[in-house]
Amino acid sequence: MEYQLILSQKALITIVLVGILGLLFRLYRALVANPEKLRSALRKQGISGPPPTLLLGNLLEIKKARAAKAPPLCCAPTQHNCANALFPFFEPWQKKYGDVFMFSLGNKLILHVTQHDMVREITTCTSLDFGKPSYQVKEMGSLLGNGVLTSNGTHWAHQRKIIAPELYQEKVKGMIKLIQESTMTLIDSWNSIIEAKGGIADIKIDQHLRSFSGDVISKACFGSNYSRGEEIFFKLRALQESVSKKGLSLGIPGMRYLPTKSNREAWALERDVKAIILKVVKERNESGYEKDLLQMILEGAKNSDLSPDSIDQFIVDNCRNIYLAGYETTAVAATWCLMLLAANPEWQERARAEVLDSCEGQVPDGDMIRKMKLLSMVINESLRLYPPVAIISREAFKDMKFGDIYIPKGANVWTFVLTLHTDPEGWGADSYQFNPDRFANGVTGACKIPYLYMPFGVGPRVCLGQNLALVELKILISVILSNFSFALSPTYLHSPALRLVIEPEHGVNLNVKKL
Ligand code: HEM
Repeated sequence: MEYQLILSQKALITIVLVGILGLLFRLYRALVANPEKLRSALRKQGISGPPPTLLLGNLLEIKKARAAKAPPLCCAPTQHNCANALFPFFEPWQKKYGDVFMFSLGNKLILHVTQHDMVREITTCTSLDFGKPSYQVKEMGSLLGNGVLTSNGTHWAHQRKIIAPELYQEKVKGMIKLIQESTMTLIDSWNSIIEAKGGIADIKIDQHLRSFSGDVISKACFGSNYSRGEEIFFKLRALQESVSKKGLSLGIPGMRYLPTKSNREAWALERDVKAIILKVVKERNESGYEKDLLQMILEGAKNSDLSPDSIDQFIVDNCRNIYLAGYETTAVAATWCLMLLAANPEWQERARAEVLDSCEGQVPDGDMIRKMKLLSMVINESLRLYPPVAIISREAFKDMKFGDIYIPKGANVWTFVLTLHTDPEGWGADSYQFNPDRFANGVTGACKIPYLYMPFGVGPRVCLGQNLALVELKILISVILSNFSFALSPTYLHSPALRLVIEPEHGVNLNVKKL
């Protein structure tokens, strides 16, 4: 009896030990072994990079470099060299290892590519086996679901086919009225602030611009139910903040499933968002047709071969995706553009003169914005120096070849937009300076290698909301120019920071005066 007990104790201990060893082995494979296999495949082709620090990858090195190099004021706002301040580690690595090098981030192996021909091949690659990195899909997907922004393969291709036509130029024309309304809401609120302050006010513009783009997306998506849309917008903003706070992922498998405080908060927000969207859909089914994005998504989904359950999920996920893709990017693009116009009074004057001439005191419509060439040049230049989306990233889901480099299955590829947008080889010696004149003859006139300009990405995953975003920016900036003059506030501290988008770390304060 005693003997049997000893045996079963031994068996128990053996089982526990085998279990622990198995877990450790899985952890080792997830954290170390797989990236090491990819590394050696790339190393054999002559591609090198900084050695990874065990488990944390280059994270510690990156943190050290950031702490050492990024002062709050990283460069003059008009001589933009923030690529180096945002990513102080890339410059020395690029100098040492060339235009194609590898590094690791936690358990992820990243191939960093700024070599021009290879960038072109990578960004225009149409293979469904080359998509959004799985780590991003997992991290973002757990919060945003499986919509067009966060999915891959045939599922993504199918969703894109349904949604893309709803954001074509013709459809965006139908949204101009609601963009004008949202613009006037912002103008009215600035007028009240200025009046209360006696003619000139120091306004922190970030939140106002977020409300503007959130308002546009809410109305574009949810039509007359847009107040529900605004509820969703606030919850998604909170959700996004909770993702941003996590910063660079340590790559520890399973972290996002742990019931930590931030994960629990995120799950609750996610449940709320889903419930609100489905409620609007239900009301819509009862009350009838509306001509908004939600309706188009609804019809697209109904006319597809999705099952009824998948239709609900499709609608919820894509509403959340469009919200996230559309509001923060546009708001931050408008923020940087106004900051640059405030820092360059001569350009502010030139753009204003054009607006006054083209619009003659009216809120611009589609025809008027098409005519405003200087305004387009200013927006293009602003998106060049401050592209909201900093990195185009992909993962090879099978072994692939770009240029003469074999990319092993599982490797992530990063193209760093800021480096391309400020490369003197394409843009000339003044590539870090704000000079909208370079766009006088379009992108091909501005850059010797035009495909380096990609604020909206390029290729099969190019931004679906590009037309809408540009119309929003043009209407908003032109109406602000025709109503106010503005300068950088003495409290403005220039410090671009990389969160989900490149945004001003301390916000943008402008001294705004009614014209
Ligand atoms: C200035 C504003 C914007 C900028 C700079 C921007 C930038 C981008 C970029 C760079 C991508 C491609 C990412 C990649 O290749 O991995 C993208 C994708 C996307 N954008 Fe935008 N975007 C903006 C506004 C919008 C708006 C207003 C909407 C929708 C209303 C939108 C919807 C999307 C969607 C759905 C995708 C995913 C496309 C796909 O994966 O097939 N974006 N955006």
